[in-house]
Amino acid sequence: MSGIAASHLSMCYRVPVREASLRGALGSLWHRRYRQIQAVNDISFSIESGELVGFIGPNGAGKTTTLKMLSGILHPAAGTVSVHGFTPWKREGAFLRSIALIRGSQPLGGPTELTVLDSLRFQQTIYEVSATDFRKNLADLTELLDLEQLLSRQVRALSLGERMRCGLALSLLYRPRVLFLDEPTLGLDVSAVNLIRRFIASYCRRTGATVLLTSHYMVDVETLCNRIILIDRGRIQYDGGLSELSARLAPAKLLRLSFSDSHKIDWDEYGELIEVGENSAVLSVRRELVPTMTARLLSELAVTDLAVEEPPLEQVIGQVYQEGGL
Ligand SMILES: Nc1ncnc2c1ncn2[C@@H]1O[C@H](COP(=O)(O)OP(=O)(O)OP(=O)(O)O)[C@@H](O)[C@H]1O
Repeated sequence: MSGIAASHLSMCYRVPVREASLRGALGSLWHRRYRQIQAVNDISFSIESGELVGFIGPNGAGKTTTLKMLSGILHPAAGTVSVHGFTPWKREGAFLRSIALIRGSQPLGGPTELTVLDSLRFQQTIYEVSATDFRKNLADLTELLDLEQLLSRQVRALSLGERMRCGLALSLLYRPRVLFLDEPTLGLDVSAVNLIRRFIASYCRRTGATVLLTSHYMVDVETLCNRIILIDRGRIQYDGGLSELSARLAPAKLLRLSFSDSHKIDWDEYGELIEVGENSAVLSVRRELVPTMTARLLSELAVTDLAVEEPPLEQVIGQVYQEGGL
């Protein structure tokens, strides 16, 4: 059974047109004009239960709008969605208890004068988590998210990274089976980012959760997902494996090599030199030439180590965003 199935999903926002002049602004009080913004335009995809999929695209592409429709916050203009058998916008209790929408831009809702533990207890009541499950889940989340020192603190006194960790604990206290993660590492420092990434991977391993993750940090996507859906101007441009995307878009691979002799080497013979150290170098080599060049490098130089790598996803995706479309 498909975990998530979206079919011909569209969403249009109707926004008032603001006139620049004072006269126009006054006139628009009587005759308000509107324009349509087609945020999502006829997209279809399905995600298997337990899959972790990256949902990426440039600013304004339609990612958050899609996540809002999948989590039942927005009613689409057209199309159907099934999330583990539920229609999101009916917002049935069983559906709401099986999903979590976690947004890096708004990591933690609710009253900020409560302590973190009080907020978690509040959440326990709302989501009807039994005392036994509460104790067990809280212990797990405290360990995985390193929350021990934060439980007695007031929510309003937390830093951004701490709010994100507590926000995750709050959203996952009731063990949702589907996670919509919208920029979960937004604005966090390196150690917080690493902790959140490890946590997401571990939560998915333990619970078999289905995840749709948006992030502008390609490392998040590369670390956590095998598949990506790329959306641009409301339309899906690519849906498939990460390596296939690189193969399709990047004409070259990277050869990272270490060698023992440091005599002068004419790198142009082998490919485009990206970086060079005393005993190491990185070359960019056209895909079709990789086998030949690898063989030549191994026979002509005193190579001690050689690895063939895909170019960084960041670079590949940057190229798609810049050039628009695939
Ligand atoms: N509440 C709204 N009212 C009107 N237009 C909106 C609203 N929310 C989003 N939009 C517009 O819909 C389009 C898609 O926005 P959306 O937030 O879904 O993009 P996104 O891919 O999540 O972008 P980002 O990466 O910048 O968060 C944009 O043109 C945006 O300006």
